Amino acid sequence: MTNDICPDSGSSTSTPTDNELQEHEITINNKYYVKTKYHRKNESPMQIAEVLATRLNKDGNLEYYVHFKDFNKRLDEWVLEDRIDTSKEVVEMKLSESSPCTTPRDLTEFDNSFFSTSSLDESESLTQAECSSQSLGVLEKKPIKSRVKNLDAIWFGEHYLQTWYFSPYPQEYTEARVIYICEFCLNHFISEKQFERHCKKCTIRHPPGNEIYRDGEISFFEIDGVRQTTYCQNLSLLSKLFLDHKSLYYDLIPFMFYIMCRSDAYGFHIIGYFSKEKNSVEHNLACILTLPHFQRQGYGRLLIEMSYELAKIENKIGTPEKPFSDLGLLSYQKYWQEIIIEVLHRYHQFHGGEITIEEISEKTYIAQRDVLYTLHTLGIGSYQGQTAIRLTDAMIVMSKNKKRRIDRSKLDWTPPVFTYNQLRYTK
Ligand SMILES: CC(=O)SCCNC(=O)CCNC(=O)[C@H](O)C(C)(C)COP(=O)(O)OP(=O)(O)OC[C@H]1O[C@@H](n2cnc3c(N)ncnc32)[C@H](O)[C@@H]1OP(=O)(O)O
Repeated sequence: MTNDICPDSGSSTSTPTDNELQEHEITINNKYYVKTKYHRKNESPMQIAEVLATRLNKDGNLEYYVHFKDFNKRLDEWVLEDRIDTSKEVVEMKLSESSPCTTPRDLTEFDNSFFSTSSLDESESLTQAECSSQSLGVLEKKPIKSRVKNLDAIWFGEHYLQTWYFSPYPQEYTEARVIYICEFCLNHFISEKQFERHCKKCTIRHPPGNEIYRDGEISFFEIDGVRQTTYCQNLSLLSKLFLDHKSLYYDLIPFMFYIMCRSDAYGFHIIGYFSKEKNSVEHNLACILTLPHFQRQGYGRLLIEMSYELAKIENKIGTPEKPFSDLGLLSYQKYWQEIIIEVLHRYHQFHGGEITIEEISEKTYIAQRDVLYTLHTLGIGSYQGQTAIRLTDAMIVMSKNKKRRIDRSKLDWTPPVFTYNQLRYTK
């Protein structure tokens, strides 16, 4: 296995006793100034954070799991006491008094007020008893606190990936802190030995379901949440490690999954996927994920583009399901901007004159609300008494500068037809 960054897994951690805790003045649910690695340039590294849990690390030192105020939850971390300032009382400013810079970290570039990006409340997560993967498809939401990441990292094939969020893997797996996942069948294993034994036996080399697209090394497979239950359950557990919202992950029946893979001589390696509600009138995508080791390489854009290509074949103008995550919003914003600039530029070249929001929506299959939002982010304004947008050369270059594109001629897909109760599937 290759392992470029494989920090201490913390696998031999334990829960501190009350006596051990009493010696320290830091208490769970209280807020302190804690040193973060993620502060902005002109900001103090000491940021307000809430202590959510404690543990003893393998050296017997007490560690605290902290969530930094206004930071995305994926930046939560285990810290030693020396990063926590207990001498200073935490004073939280009311919103009106606070600095204008109140957006969560990692979402600093854009005004996010148009969409709600708030995560579902922690209470929407599941109890450990409910977490067996067998029961994922039929669970009802029940409240528990699951604000603390239950796995530190996963070995995914040959990649060591640090996790971002809680995912309801069964307790015996999360006790290990680091688990092993087969990148082809997505089954999970507690020990390296079990995993290696599995790899020798596992003959699966691509996701189950039909391959609906192939362009060079990139393929898409279509999978039905009803038919390929185990794979979809495993996919949901895996993706929850990097997705902090949406309860739909526990109910697979109403969804189709579109898995994007990169192929080599060994097989089809999953890059990411999006899910799509079978009978949604409004939504062309439910959830989207690029696995961390493939992020920022244009694959998220490719997934989004594929969701619109499917919508075009269905002849349905649609929108992705909200709320967005911060990264989801950034990715959609970039995609919409590129596509809309492209349309405006072409329209201006060939027709000149005016184009309505409705027309942009019809040409792009992007919902009118999303078109309007994007035009605002691009700086729609009043020019010589008319509502207009000024397309700069930089904007046009940006819209043409795509790393990857879907080649529609290579898409072999007809919209699936479902029976009324969506449990039976005919095509
Ligand atoms: C509807 C929903 O499901 S919302 C939930 C979205 N999913 C998640 O949040 C799960 C975790 N995140 C992810 O899986 C990924 O970050 C995704 C799917 C959102 C994006 O996937 P990626 O493969 O990284 O996207 P891609 O490389 O195509 O980037 C597209 C653009 O989004 C923006 N972007 C994406 N990630 C970032 C980032 N970390 N920081 C800043 N901008 C970013 C950039 O503008 C980028 O274009 P650029 O690289 O040319 O500047």
